[in-house]
Amino acid sequence: MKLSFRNVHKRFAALEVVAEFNSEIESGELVALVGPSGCGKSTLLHMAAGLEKPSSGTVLADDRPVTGPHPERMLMFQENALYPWLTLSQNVAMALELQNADKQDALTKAREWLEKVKLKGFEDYYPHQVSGGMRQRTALARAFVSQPKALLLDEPFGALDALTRMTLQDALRELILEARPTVLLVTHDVDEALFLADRILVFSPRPAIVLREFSLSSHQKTHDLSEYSVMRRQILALLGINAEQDEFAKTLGEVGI
Ligand SMILES: Nc1ncnc2c1ncn2[C@@H]1O[C@H](COP(=O)(O)OP(=O)(O)OP(=O)(O)O)[C@@H](O)[C@H]1O
Repeated sequence: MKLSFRNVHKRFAALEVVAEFNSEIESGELVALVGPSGCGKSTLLHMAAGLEKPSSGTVLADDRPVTGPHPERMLMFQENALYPWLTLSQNVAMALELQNADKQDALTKAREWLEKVKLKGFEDYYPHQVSGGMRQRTALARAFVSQPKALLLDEPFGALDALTRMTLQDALRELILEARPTVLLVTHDVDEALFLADRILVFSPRPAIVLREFSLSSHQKTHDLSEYSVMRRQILALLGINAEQDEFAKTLGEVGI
């Protein structure tokens, strides 16, 4: 699914959030939105999801105006928001049942997608019986099970520790390679953007404008992102972050300080 933002402008009362946004997200492309907190990234996702309307301009999905939410455009948040009273497979199946799928077929598909995110054997566990990473794997399975044409991911792994986040990024990449949805990814993690994205848009503080766009080669990436070190520094500089300080903060995070 192609997503198009044409002269999109958004304000909430007196608050100008998006100044002017123009972008074409091609079918099957993964575009990461990176920018300071509160600049309007989630608002852009919400407009693509049909949860918010632009104040002016248009958002198109396959050249048709987005007028409201649709299961073809699936939004996934940082908080996995699984239903605590349902098992992992019932949680995943729910996405299909909401689209009137047969209950038994939905459960069968749910189990298949749980296997793809390496949760075979945990299908009948409840969310509180598994780790945060496993809950977020379940949320990924739930996002993919109905095979949406566009996935709108809002800091999907923001609440996870660095190591778990990387394993989830691997899982997401595998699912994307298999299902090939169009993906808009909001993230604060520049390395996550470098690892997953075909293109990175770096935004200014609110009201959001695109400061610079980076295109990445689409060959198989690893978490060793040294070949992107120049791009990484440029992105951090645009965000006003000193690369050395960021390395220091990451090291502290990794040793759990
Ligand atoms: N429904 C709403 N009503 C009023 N103001 C809103 C609404 N949604 C977002 N805002 C405001 O718009 C601004 C941008 O919010 P948004 O969540 O899009 O930023 P963000 O870049 O995603 O931030 P973060 O990275 O911290 O999640 C914020 O000041 C927020 O308070």
